[in-house]
Amino acid sequence: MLKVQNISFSYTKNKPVLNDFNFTLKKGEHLCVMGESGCGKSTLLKIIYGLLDVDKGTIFWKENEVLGPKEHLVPGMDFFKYVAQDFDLMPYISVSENIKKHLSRFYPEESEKRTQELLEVIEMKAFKNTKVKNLSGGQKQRVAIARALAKEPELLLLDEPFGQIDNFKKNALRRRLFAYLKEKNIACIVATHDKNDALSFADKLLIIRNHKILAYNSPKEIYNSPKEKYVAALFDDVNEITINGKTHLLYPHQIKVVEKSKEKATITNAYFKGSYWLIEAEFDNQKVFFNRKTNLEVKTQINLLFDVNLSK
Ligand SMILES: Nc1ncnc2c1ncn2[C@@H]1O[C@H](COP(=O)(O)OP(=O)(O)OP(=O)(O)O)[C@@H](O)[C@H]1O
Repeated sequence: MLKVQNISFSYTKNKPVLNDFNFTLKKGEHLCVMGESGCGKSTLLKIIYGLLDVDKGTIFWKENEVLGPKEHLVPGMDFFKYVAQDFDLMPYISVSENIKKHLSRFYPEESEKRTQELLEVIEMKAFKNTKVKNLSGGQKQRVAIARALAKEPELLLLDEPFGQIDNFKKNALRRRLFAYLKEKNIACIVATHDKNDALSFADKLLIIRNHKILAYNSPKEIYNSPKEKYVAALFDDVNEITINGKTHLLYPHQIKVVEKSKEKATITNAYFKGSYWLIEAEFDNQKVFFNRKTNLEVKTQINLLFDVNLSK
């Protein structure tokens, strides 16, 4: 459905931001774009929406070519919706009115029903008559998502969609929103720093590094076989450690404290994480991080077991 072919883009000459990007997205499919700050996630979303002119390459949605502002006077494609980081809502009208602005005036009943449905998705029923200027940043973000969904788009582009929303609300909203998109078969591309957006909800992940696509695969495949530390570090406090002359990438849950082993380590720090502790230790002049149910005192000597079978 979406076909991104050989896309290259730069804001200034000879300084590429995206170099030769190729990928596809099917109807209803959900893609997460990840990578370090400044790698070009937002830029990619803007290009797909048609806000920027590419240097090279083409983008098609079905048989329609996505054109940039040079060739398309009103920027943005009709069948896409884009929620930017600086969502521009109308501050002096209510939450409901902001959503309704994007629905047909000719079918008031249908429009009211749809507004109610979307207020439920974003858990903002209680604020339906509140003026947007009186909302918090996170609440505005949720209204911006509902507004983008008002006229069911075929593809929704979300830039850090839950960045301003607290954890409690975020988890519930995520489950509700992504289930809603699947139910309506709306394709979605999310630019995010948050592994929780990616691991549980994306069909595919696309990881950008040094202006290129470094990985493009299912979340499970990318998480379990990260090509390099950069990729694994997007998900957890990954360890890159040399054991018997061989370097391994290991997530903290792949290192265990055991009664006996040849791998001796000394505890150097411990961080309370709620349901577990993240323990820092020194092993063979290297820093290692692992998870443990209970705390360990600094300077304690321990024996470690590295579950290298799980890593490459
Ligand atoms: N309008 C612009 N003009 C020139 N350079 C820009 C412009 N917008 C972004 N850039 C640069 O392009 C690169 C990619 O920026 P982009 O905002 O796409 O990154 P990002 O991955 O979304 O970052 P973040 O995760 O911090 O939001 C950065 O180096 C940024 O400084």
